[in-house]
Amino acid sequence: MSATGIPADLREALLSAAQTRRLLVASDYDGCVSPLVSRPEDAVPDPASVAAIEAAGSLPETAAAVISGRALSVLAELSGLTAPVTLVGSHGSEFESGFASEITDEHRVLLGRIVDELRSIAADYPGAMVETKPASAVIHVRNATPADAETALRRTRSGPATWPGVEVTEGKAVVELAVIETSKGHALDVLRDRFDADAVIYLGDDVTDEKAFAHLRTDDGDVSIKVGAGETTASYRIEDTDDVATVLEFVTGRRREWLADKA
Ligand SMILES: O=P(O)(O)OC[C@H]1O[C@H](O[C@H]2O[C@H](CO)[C@@H](O)[C@H](O)[C@H]2O)[C@H](O)[C@@H](O)[C@@H]1O
Repeated sequence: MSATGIPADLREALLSAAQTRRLLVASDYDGCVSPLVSRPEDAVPDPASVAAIEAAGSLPETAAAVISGRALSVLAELSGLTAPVTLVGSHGSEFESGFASEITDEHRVLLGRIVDELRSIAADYPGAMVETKPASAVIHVRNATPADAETALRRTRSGPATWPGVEVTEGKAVVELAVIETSKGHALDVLRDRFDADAVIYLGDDVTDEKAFAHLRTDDGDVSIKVGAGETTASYRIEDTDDVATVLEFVTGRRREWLADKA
């Protein structure tokens, strides 16, 4: 999609948001800034999206953020993004200043049990693997056969996912088990307040992004954009990570022009 190919209704919403006093531009990482790939450690960002996010974050009265399910340290390393762009990891619970809620010894013990159990499940299915994070663990089945993937996820859902204190997040060829509550919606609220944003634009492709969409005030100028297929409460939909770059470039460009005209 070229800039001129952005659907008229989305274009209008983006133009309006780009012309607000203080704007927050935020996006999910995997499936939005970075195309989905087989191995999580290979998820490199689209350079056009990175450039647009960095440019947005450098404009006056404009903030930019990436809110990801990744551990914050991994998100920083993979994306290469630094200040003025704000990074939030662990599905909205891990800020640069620390976790939104305390991780106790009890949480750590539970996380250890989860990791052991997920590794034991993954070991039975070639291609399945476990990703560990500070407050959660993820079983990945993208590289398992479809039958193995289904069985591994079923065992996860009926096993450790049911343990007391475990928070379950479904994702793309993954199930994630956390020991604290996570919410990208909460993260957006924090960033909106911190920056005193008048409008927020958020792009996301996964189930976890629905919590972010739910916190947007779309009747009041916020813009929620679902990337790719799947049920969503977002107001607009685009197809893929190329479209994400197009939207980010469009918003940044129009905002830059508007700020220059206003000066
Ligand atoms: O919130 P996000 O930034 O979208 O992170 C969600 C999860 O992304 C990663 O997994 C997904 O991307 C992988 C790489 O493309 C892919 O192999 C996997 O199947 C996807 O589910 C990441 O590994 C998870 O930790 C994130 O929670």
